[in-house]
Amino acid sequence: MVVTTMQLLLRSPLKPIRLLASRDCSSYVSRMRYLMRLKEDDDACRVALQSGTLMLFHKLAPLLRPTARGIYQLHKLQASDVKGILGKLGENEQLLNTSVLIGCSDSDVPQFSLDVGSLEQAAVEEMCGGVFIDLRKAFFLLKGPEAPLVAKGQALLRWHQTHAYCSATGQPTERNQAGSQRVCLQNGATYYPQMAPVVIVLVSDGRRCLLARQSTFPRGMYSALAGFCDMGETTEETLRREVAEEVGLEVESLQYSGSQHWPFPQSSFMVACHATVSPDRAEVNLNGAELEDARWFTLEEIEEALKRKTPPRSKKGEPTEFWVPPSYAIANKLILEWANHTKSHK
Ligand SMILES: NC(=O)c1ccc[n+]([C@@H]2O[C@H](COP(=O)([O-])OP(=O)(O)OC[C@H]3O[C@@H](n4cnc5c(N)ncnc54)[C@H](O)[C@@H]3O)[C@@H](O)[C@H]2O)c1
Ligand SMILES: [Mg+2]
Repeated sequence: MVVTTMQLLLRSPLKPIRLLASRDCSSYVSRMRYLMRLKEDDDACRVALQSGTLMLFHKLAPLLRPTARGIYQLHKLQASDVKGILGKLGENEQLLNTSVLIGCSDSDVPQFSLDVGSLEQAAVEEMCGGVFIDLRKAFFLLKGPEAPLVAKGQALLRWHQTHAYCSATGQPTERNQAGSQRVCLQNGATYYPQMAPVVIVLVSDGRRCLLARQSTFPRGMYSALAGFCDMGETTEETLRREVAEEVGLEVESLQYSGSQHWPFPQSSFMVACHATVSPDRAEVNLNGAELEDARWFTLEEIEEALKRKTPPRSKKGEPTEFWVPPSYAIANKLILEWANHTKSHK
């Protein structure tokens, strides 16, 4: 059947998305109100910084701590520890005030991140017993809520490092203590951290799913199709256009799955969906300018790839086994959902 009009169906539009309720709802509300106050009140935020925990970054690489062979955790420090390090390395204590507020733990401890890129990396690592690791690699090492925390911490630090000047006047901007905004010293314009909306979609023909790779991806890694929203587009329009542009297919239905903040290239807001194409109109017509390859994968191939928790190693010259993004990436969630759904309908 030729689809002449937009026939994108959002299935089960009224199906509720369950949120993980905190054990005590009122503590969640009070935490959120507390964070709100810290964003508005510089003095309160400076006080919170003294009793909070700090994640350190060095030139945007997070500090992790090896806990056992191959297992890493985010290294969290106290303000007093950081002051000690700054003092020993001859850095002004004021560097601490360039920390940005990231959140608040379940036990009501405010969390900050700080980039110590002006200090010698090896010296900080030695003093902390940790190691600064590239963020993409860190995503393979961190488990649970630590990956989104470190992503948020890095993204906010990056935003400050690249928004020191007003784009209208060219004059310096000044941040508030929490780091939730910057204001132009000349015209008073307020800037807030931004994310670029991206739609990510796992296309299926009912039996197989479509994954693609860009030439810049690590060898052997395939992911779901993704693309930035154009100005004025809806999620459905971006999804339909990106699939058409990148692989020459027309999707027939879509279903929302979830969303995530992704710190690359400069903070994206990923909206993740499943979509279907008709099995008799599933021939890929690759846009070689954007993608190196796009292929249909069977359930068996996907199940094998999902078992690999770290990128497979291959000898030089040998083809690398097919693998998928780490569990924190929403592409992984889409692939896992598709595999579970397809298996249960076999
Ligand atoms: N979290 C995940 O699971 C996951 C998986 C796949 C891709 N992604 C992310 O999705 C993002 C978009 O995917 P893509 O690269 O295929 O997009 P894309 O297909 O839209 O192609 C990228 C190109 O779009 C243009 N572009 C338009 N608006 C842009 C903007 N705001 N920022 C940067 N470039 C812009 C640029 O020319 C760029 O080269 C990437 O940043 C990637 O890291 C995340
Ligand atoms: Mg793309």
